[in-house]
Amino acid sequence: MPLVSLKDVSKSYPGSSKGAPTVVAVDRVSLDIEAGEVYGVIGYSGAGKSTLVRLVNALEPATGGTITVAGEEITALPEKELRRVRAGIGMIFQQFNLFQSRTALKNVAYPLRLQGVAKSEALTRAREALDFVGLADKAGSYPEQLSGGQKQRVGIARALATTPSILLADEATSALDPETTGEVLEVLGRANRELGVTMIVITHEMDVIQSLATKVAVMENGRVVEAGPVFDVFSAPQNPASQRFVATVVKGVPSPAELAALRERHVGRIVTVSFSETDASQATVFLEFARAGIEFELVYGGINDIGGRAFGHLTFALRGDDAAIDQTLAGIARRSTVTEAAR
Ligand SMILES: Nc1ncnc2c1ncn2[C@@H]1O[C@H](COP(=O)(O)OP(=O)(O)OP(=O)(O)O)[C@@H](O)[C@H]1O
Repeated sequence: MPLVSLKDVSKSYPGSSKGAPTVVAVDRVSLDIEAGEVYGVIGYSGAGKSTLVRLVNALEPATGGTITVAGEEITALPEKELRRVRAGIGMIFQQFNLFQSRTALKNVAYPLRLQGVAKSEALTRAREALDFVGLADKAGSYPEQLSGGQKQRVGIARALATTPSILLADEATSALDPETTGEVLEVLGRANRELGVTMIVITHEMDVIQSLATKVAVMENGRVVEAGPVFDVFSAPQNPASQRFVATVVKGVPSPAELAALRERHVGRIVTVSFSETDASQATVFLEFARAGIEFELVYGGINDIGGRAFGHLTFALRGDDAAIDQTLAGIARRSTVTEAAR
């Protein structure tokens, strides 16, 4: 049984002014998240990602559908019961949301105190959580004395202190530089592996998905347009909306502006071949061009690695007999995806 299950879940908000149309932030979303998984949720700004997470957290009621957490249908529970459900769900935020006037230790102990844990025990558990995130020596520091990555690690310690089974992360690394992001991702990965915490991670950063997530859902206009194992969705997105989004985050796909520039700079046909590990090797493509007497130049490209599995996109400028190019591309297209830029 999935740990979190959404069935046809919707959330709409009334329009901002009288007569304004209703905003459908989440639109009939169905999604199952198994215990122990790290589920990434991606999509453009306004797609409904944060709203979806607030529904799982029961911070807001859904306007349609059912949400089940650990076998309990939370969409049917009264507010009093929801507090208990929320206690099993930790949350971390882009802006950390720490109390500036409290030390790291007191920040981490705070949710435990709210749950009625006695002060000395709360402080002991907070120390353990700070130790887990590698900040035992910063217990007495105030947030302003900490770096962004350290603040987020305090945020993670605070979320983990109450031993939640689920952790929700909303753009947890978006305010951090790449190196600090690495620190935070390491801690989150360890929390998943060592503590078995199931995670739902909202992000627009490829690195986060690549290093943490096992599955990913792509949202657009409130809908989940595609969901599945990270490698599948990133190497061969099926839905046009996810293709658009994925192209902006993976390496090697030229943007429309880059394609226009390539077209300016190179004569010949501009063709992108997208490989994944199951396809024939890239070398075969080079050989096939050569064998057909096609003049080729590699003009753009990149290889991505997800969990040790590679996929990539190589863009060529091709010159030669059009019929020979067509025939060769048709052969390549049987194994890999071939996209030709409009001439
Ligand atoms: N409390 C609210 N009242 C009215 N509209 C809302 C509310 N919260 C969200 N929305 C609207 O719902 C839609 C989805 O918003 P949401 O914040 O969930 O998207 P998102 O994918 O998380 O975007 P971002 O990455 O920018 O945070 C947007 O159109 C937003 O304006």
